[in-house]
Amino acid sequence: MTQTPPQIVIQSKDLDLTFQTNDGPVHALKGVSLDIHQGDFVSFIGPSGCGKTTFLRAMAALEQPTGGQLTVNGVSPDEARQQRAYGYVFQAAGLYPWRTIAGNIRLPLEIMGFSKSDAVARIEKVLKLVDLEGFGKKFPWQLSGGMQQRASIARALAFDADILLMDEPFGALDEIVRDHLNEQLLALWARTGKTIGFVTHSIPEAVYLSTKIVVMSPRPGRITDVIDSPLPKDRPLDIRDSPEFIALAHRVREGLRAGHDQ
Ligand SMILES: Nc1ncnc2c1ncn2[C@@H]1O[C@H](COP(=O)(O)OP(=O)(O)OP(=O)(O)O)[C@@H](O)[C@H]1O
Repeated sequence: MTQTPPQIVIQSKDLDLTFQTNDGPVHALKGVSLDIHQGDFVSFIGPSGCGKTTFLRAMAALEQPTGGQLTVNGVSPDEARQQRAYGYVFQAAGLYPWRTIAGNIRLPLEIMGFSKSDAVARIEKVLKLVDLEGFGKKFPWQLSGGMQQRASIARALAFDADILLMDEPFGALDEIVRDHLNEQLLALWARTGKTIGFVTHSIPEAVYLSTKIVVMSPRPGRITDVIDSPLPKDRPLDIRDSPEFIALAHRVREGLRAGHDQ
């Protein structure tokens, strides 16, 4: 029996994005081509300024490419946003301090016009998904940093988009909390089958989480390596001690080094 390959959900072809600044043009992305398939967990890794955030923001229609093509579910990022194709998780949790956790998660649902009863059911469901059951009535300041970041993931999950775009969501957290959230995110991904785009500076995080690791390099921002992970989908944290994991981390490090030397 032949298996149909998973559908391409994000396709970038020869993408350019140049910012015009007072100091001249900044080539944040140059000739970036990449296919992301349904159910992929794709990490973007590279030194500061290599265009990771810009690429993710272009997918979410928050930046306008200056050349090439970018489609999400076969349509423009703008149309995909209108179709609620993706949820976006920012670097900082970005919760409104005057709203409860449930109130924060409700906000996009209110904007999108979900009924009150539907919103209540969705809030309960996503709080459970990120392990924050019973915390809906708390305010952000009553939660730890890791819990706040989970609440912001819950907010991005609330309207059940198939794609989750996450810009360095765990960068500000200590390593133990980060490990725990990495494990939870993998479990959530396995449970929901979502397609995830994930920006990180951490090699172990990229290798632990991803089915595909995209190594980028700056000036101009471009892709220097795309690594399809041979690791199984089921990954306990101690997989990080395995020879396969270490070899993969080594390849990513070499890719980053090569980008630096150019
Ligand atoms: N709005 C903007 N106007 C001008 N230049 C910008 C703008 N946004 C980003 N840039 C520039 O584009 C380049 C890519 O930035 P980007 O934030 O995408 O990199 P990054 O890889 O995500 O970096 P970091 O890891 O530090 O977040 C950088 O040189 C940055 O200074």
